[in-house]
Amino acid sequence: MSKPTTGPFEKTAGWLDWYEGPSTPRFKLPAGSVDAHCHVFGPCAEFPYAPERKYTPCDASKAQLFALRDHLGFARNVIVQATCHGADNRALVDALQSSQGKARGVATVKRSVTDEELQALHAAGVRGVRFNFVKRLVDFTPKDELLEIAGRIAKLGWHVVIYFEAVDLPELWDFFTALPTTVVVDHMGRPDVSKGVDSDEFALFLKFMREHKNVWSKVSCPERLSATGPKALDGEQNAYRDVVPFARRVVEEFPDRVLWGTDWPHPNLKDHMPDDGLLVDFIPHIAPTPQMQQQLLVDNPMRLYWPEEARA
Ligand SMILES: O=C(O)/C=C(\CC(=O)C(=O)O)C(=O)O
Repeated sequence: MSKPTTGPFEKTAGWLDWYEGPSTPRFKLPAGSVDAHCHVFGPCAEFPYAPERKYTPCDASKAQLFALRDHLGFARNVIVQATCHGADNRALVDALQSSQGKARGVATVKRSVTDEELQALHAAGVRGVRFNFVKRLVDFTPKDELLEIAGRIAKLGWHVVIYFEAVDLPELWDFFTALPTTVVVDHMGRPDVSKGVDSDEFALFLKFMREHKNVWSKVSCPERLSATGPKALDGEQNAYRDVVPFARRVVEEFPDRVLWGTDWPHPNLKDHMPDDGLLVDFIPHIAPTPQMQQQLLVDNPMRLYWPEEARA
């Protein structure tokens, strides 16, 4: 059944709704695992989508996110502000405040944000800001504005999450390497997997991580990156095989700087909506040992988002 969007909003034509009734993963997540990349959308009758948004999704509420967390076996979430809410972080903050300490957040802020507003976001559980360079998702923000924001949030101990596509890395390199915080890259900088894991493009991404020890990567979103599948549907245990060598390379070389997330509710997928249970079954293909799984799913996200609780 098609899921609603509420209020005066109409979903973007062709919008794919998140998968109803995901399977129970076969892979048993380590105790305390964190889904370190997911979103909430609305509900837009309560938290309207931003006028400047580039897409209008179906609603995906905090209650639905927390139900998925429990079903899949995660202990905690990191909720990332989605561009459909612009720099209005109310839906994110509401979800964080309802999570009983089980969620932390990554917000979007403008240069005009006040110190009091940053403090309030911190109190709610925000620990980072996201700078998005994917042109279909956001309008351009001048780099000096972003650097100013980065300098201010650095003082709070926050980090910067960056989202960009692989072809844009050379042009963004100087800006990224000037950031004064820990920097977390979404979805491995969106490699074009059809170019192969030994391409110059992916080599540049590995060099970026190798030469800058403050750079981390989410090894998430195979469903977005895959060109040849197979899709995480119908019990498929070997989904998105073409993405495995990329994510595995990053996990093996930088085991203490990787994070994983479902990306629920999977905004803007065009081809299919994955079964989130089968996405969890993708994890042991990219992090094959219990030690790597523990780092990817527990130790690393805890160090970044709940440092006060993290193991020494
Ligand atoms: O969910 C993601 O990470 C990816 C997105 C959406 C997005 O980033 C956003 O709306 O903020 C995408 O590629 O469309």
